Amino acid sequence: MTDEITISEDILKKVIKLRKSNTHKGNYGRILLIGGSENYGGAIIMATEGALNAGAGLIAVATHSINLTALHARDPEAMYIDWKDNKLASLVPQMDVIVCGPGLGTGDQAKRLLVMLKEKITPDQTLVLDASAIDLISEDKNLLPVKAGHLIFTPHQMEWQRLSGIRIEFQTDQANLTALHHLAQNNNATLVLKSNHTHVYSEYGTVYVNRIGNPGMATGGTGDTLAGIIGGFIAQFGPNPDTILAAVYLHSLAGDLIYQDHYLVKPTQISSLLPKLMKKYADLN
Ligand SMILES: NC(=O)C1=CN([C@@H]2O[C@H](COP(=O)(O)OP(=O)(O)OC[C@H]3O[C@@H](n4cnc5c(N)ncnc54)[C@H](OP(=O)(O)O)[C@@H]3O)[C@@H](O)[C@H]2O)[C@@H](O)CC1
Ligand SMILES: Nc1ncnc2c1ncn2[C@@H]1O[C@H](COP(=O)(O)OP(=O)(O)O)[C@@H](O)[C@H]1O
Ligand SMILES: [Mg+2]
Repeated sequence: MTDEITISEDILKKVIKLRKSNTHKGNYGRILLIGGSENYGGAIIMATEGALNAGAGLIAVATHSINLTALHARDPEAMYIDWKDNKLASLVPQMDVIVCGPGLGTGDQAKRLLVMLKEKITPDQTLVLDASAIDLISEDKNLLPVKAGHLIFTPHQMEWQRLSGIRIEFQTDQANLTALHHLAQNNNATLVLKSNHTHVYSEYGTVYVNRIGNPGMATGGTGDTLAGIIGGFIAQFGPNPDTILAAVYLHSLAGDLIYQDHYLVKPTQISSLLPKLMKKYADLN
């Protein structure tokens, strides 16, 4: 049996740094979020709120044009580009991190976006693949953007079943690691397999488990928010395993604090709490 390492609060102090005075937004990373079809605009907005509140320096969102007003009404800090705009392809190489998938859908436009990403992404970039992006790659493995320097998959158990072919009841650590290795080939890849106890698998064979979080978080959009937080953390703190673990832990910690006196946890509440929580851990440095 593979050993599991429990993610602990220490990871937050280790990863979240006090900001230095002589810095600017460019020092905290450029992130592009791609998703939000006509029906799923909320998903990309929640991912954007995750990235923004986690501290990403500059945020761009490529989505269906129907989502523009809602996006800017919620988050005027985010830049917008129509996902059908040809200029999107030239924006991709300028980014540190790309999050693709929340509310993306699986239609032809979504496929075209993955093909474009596959072509344009470079080895100095991190790509977070979530939700529909994972489903599309499950249908056609050729869509996987293999040139990315670091690939982070953030499926829930059914999305992982679709991608790996491993049925939920057979998703053991060993089987998941083997599948990740097979999938990633020569890429640096991490699997964040979401559940009530999310597991994080590094391709080097280490397995981490997040034992906090609560059923109040079983609300549509909680995973979209996590994808944004992971992206926002990578943008600021770099693409290393600790960064991902800290993002997973902080997301659940915020959920637990809200759950103390709320029956359910709205994903947007998690995002709202992040800057205050991050300040607390940065001050411990
Ligand atoms: N506001 C918005 O715009 C939102 C938009 N969203 C967007 O919707 C798109 C579709 O994504 P999706 O996750 O909703 O659907 P899908 O991939 O079919 O998964 C559901 C199926 O899997 C099963 N299941 C088994 N285990 C599971 C587990 N641990 N966690 C979860 N499910 C589990 C589950 O079983 P059941 O519920 O039937 O028991 C069911 O059969 C995607 O683009 C996403 O970003 C959402 O983010 C929500 C907010
Ligand atoms: N019972 C639970 N206990 C702890 N965390 C949960 C629970 N249910 C859901 N979550 C968390 O909520 C998120 C759900 O992700 P996902 O299914 O992708 O949601 P969505 O696509 O609706 O945003 C994951 O981070 C998962 O760990
Ligand atoms: Mg999801």
